[in-house]
Amino acid sequence: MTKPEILRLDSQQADFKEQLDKLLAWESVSNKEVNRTVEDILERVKAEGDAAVVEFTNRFDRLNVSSMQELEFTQQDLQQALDNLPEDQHKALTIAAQRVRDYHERQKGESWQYQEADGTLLGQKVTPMDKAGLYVPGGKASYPSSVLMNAIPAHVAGVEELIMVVPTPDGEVNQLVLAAAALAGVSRAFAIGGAQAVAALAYGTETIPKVDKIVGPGNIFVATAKRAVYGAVGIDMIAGPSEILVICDGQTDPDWIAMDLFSQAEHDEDAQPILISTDAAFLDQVSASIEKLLPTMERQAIIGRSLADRAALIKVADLEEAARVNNRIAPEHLELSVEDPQALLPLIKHAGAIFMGRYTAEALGDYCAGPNHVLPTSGTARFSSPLGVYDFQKRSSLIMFSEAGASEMGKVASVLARGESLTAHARSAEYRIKR
Ligand SMILES: NC(=O)c1ccc[n+]([C@@H]2O[C@H](COP(=O)([O-])OP(=O)(O)OC[C@H]3O[C@@H](n4cnc5c(N)ncnc54)[C@H](O)[C@@H]3O)[C@@H](O)[C@H]2O)c1
Ligand SMILES: N[C@H](CO)Cc1c[nH]c[nH+]1
Ligand SMILES: [Zn+2]
Repeated sequence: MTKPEILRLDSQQADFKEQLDKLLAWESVSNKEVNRTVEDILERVKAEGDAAVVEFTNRFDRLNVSSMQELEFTQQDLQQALDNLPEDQHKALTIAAQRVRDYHERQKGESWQYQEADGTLLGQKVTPMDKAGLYVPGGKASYPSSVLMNAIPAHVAGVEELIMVVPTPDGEVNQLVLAAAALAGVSRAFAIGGAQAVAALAYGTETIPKVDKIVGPGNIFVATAKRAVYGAVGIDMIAGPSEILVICDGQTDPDWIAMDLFSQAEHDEDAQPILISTDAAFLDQVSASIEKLLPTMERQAIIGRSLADRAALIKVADLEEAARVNNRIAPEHLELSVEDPQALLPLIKHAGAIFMGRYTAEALGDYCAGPNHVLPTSGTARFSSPLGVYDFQKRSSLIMFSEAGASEMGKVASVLARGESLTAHARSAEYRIKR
């Protein structure tokens, strides 16, 4: 392919803010057509159930099945895949799963209670959701790692039923995905994807159970569908096309940085790789590395499109300004490829995951560092967090008044209730005031 023209920006240029806003706009990937397609799929699945899921799966994943039953994997399929895995893959999967479990065990929220002097008890009870829907992407690549990242925190939280969906375009089933599902204790797994899978989990069909919450990453159709079904079902976040922002002081090998940018660009034409540096000559060096390395990449067509349409190389005055630009972007992944990442860290406010130091390739976080790789995209790291055990747990408040406490607080509630003209509230509280 021809060399991609990558957008070059300088924070000193007059229209820098406008150019940056344009680069980051969600609309640039989720256009009206995507929204219309997704709306249509959601409506059809809601109304027609299995039949619509089968029809869309045949159309978008190029299958030829006649019933939902043909699209369900059995527990035997999953276990067999795990049993037959080549030794190196079995070992890598097990190490990754253990590290992800160790990290997530630390996130477990616990119930608590405390008692006031008059015997009144207050607290919080933590309970897992009953059923979680796990979206595992599978359109342009296979994601066994996403099976672990979705299922392990759900398991740690204590969710009983894990319903996994994963598309199998052209009927190609990835054995590592099935093996990961067995290892992580998935309850049921279906070979469906896209907006139709999200709709099936959100509304339920004859075969697919309606879940309490849908989690997991996906392309723009998946992310748009999750956003649209929110309310009928819970969702974790918008975890759409991958993003990487690298802040570099110009001292890292430019080939390393080029490959780090490629690592996220190769997910999707819609993926967004951005490099910020204080050194204009370094941006040129990375540009040269990109030109040199791109022809060697298996997925150069996808990487090339992502670089041409969604990437930028940005020159800033200093690292403080780099941090400010990062906070405006709020990327999914941030690499601090600088001499002293700890010194820069206090200035970083928004990023899904922060990879610190020249040796910390973002790719390690994708597989086996331990923290979750399901992360907020499109600037939603301003208010969303990585997928975690907390996504599968919810909290109920506990309130148990003693006789004395009910009397004291009854007086307070009575005044406030009468201030709101809610007489039944006031009288309900007043009955319990000691005379
Ligand atoms: N943010 C995160 O945490 C994170 C993690 C891993 C992957 N990702 C992202 O997940 C995405 C995976 O994408 P993918 O495509 O490989 O798999 P996917 O499973 O997300 O999407 C494939 C499905 O999209 C649907 N689809 C494709 N083209 C369509 C069309 N024209 N109309 C209607 N539906 C259509 C099909 O149903 C297909 O089954 C990538 O964007 C990747 O960057 C994000
Ligand atoms: N980088 C992806 C999250 O955006 C996760 C992933 C899985 N496999 C490879 N990468
Ligand atoms: Zn990745």
